Amino acid sequence: MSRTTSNNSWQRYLVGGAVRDHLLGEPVKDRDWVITGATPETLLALGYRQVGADFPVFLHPETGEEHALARTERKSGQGYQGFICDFSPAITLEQDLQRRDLTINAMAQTEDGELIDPTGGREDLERRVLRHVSPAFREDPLRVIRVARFAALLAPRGFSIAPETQALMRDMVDSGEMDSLTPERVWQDMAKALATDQPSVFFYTLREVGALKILLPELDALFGVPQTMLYHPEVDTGIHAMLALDQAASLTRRLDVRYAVLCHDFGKGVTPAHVLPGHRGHEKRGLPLIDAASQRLKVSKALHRLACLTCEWHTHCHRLPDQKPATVLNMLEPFRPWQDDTQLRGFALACRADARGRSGFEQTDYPQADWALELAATAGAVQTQPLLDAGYRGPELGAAIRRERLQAIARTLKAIKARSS
Ligand SMILES: Nc1ncnc2c1ncn2[C@@H]1O[C@H](COP(=O)(O)OP(=O)(O)OP(=O)(O)O)[C@@H](O)[C@H]1O
Repeated sequence: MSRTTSNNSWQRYLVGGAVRDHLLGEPVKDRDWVITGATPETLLALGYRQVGADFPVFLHPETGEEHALARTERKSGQGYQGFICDFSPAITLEQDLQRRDLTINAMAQTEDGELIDPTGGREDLERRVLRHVSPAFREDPLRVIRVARFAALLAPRGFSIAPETQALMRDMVDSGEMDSLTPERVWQDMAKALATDQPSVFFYTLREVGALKILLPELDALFGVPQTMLYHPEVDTGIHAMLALDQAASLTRRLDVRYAVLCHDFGKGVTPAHVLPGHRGHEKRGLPLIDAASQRLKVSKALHRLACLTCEWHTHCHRLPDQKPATVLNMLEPFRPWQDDTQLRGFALACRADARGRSGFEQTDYPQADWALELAATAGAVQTQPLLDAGYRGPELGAAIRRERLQAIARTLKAIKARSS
């Protein structure tokens, strides 16, 4: 079968994730193409639009799909910086495929469906193996994170990392390569990993190769830290964090909730010895650690905020309805305006994931989530107008509203207790 797909002088091939996902029987999200035998001028003359300065990537004039000129890469410096790329029309498809990370990502397909697989990607797909393409793998430290991400993505299908790839990843970490990664690149892949069905595999993989203590030391510090057996039969705080994260993944696709669950127990990594294994005060101790991690990874303000609120208030939510009305109001205040309960629902989901992320509690009922919403609705129903009509103004008005809300919360807590006894 001919490999010529576009015209006599240049050819285009479907590459990477689209070929992999098609062979896996998965829906194909984006289609990326590689073009051989062309110059930027050829493509611009055909109406393609160039994007990106570093690598010549072009958007197809009709489909908008990304087309990249075939390229080779040679590394000339430390970390991700210092790549010298060659885009000459003489670069072959096979040369382009050789610079890719994993064999399962280094396959191409002609437009008439012929598979081009010089590195054995199809066989590795069948064997469920994530294997690096060549020793050049070590030139880009991001590949350590990418492999961990693919390990998480494909774990439900039984994929695992080839021992030689894992050894190479460990070697890259030991040589200090991870330090040169920019936060944007780390977070981009971490967010994609958090979106998988089993995100714990990503973090366990990073831990196994020594990268977790560099990328997310706040999480790494939880492993080996004991907690109370009565509430946590799994005992190890790091294992609990991973169980809770996978529970979050089974409850919701919301990235903010998954990130909040990932961070909710960071404070347990710095519990003073005399408080172990109870971790009293971990809720407050976790906040500066979440600040540090979120700033380092440059996560959005919205994600950071829900993570902090979950860290600070999750144990109070667990203890509902046995809480003082003032504590409940303090917990609910940051989630105002209560008319929009998106944030509060996110918090409630995170708390549910935390409660279920314990050995033997995976199916546990968590009525506290509904109670938190019910309590916010009652507090939010307090009307200001009658208080204004009664003559309250200024600080007195604020105090009167608070009093009414506390009374409403007290009544609701009583009703919840009566219902659930
Ligand atoms: N850092 C890298 N090192 C080597 N090859 C890479 C790297 N990043 C991307 N690639 C190659 O480019 C292709 C497209 O990358 P991309 O990040 O879009 O992932 P993908 O395989 O399409 O998966 P996804 O479905 O998650 O987007 C990959 O399949 C791989 O062949």
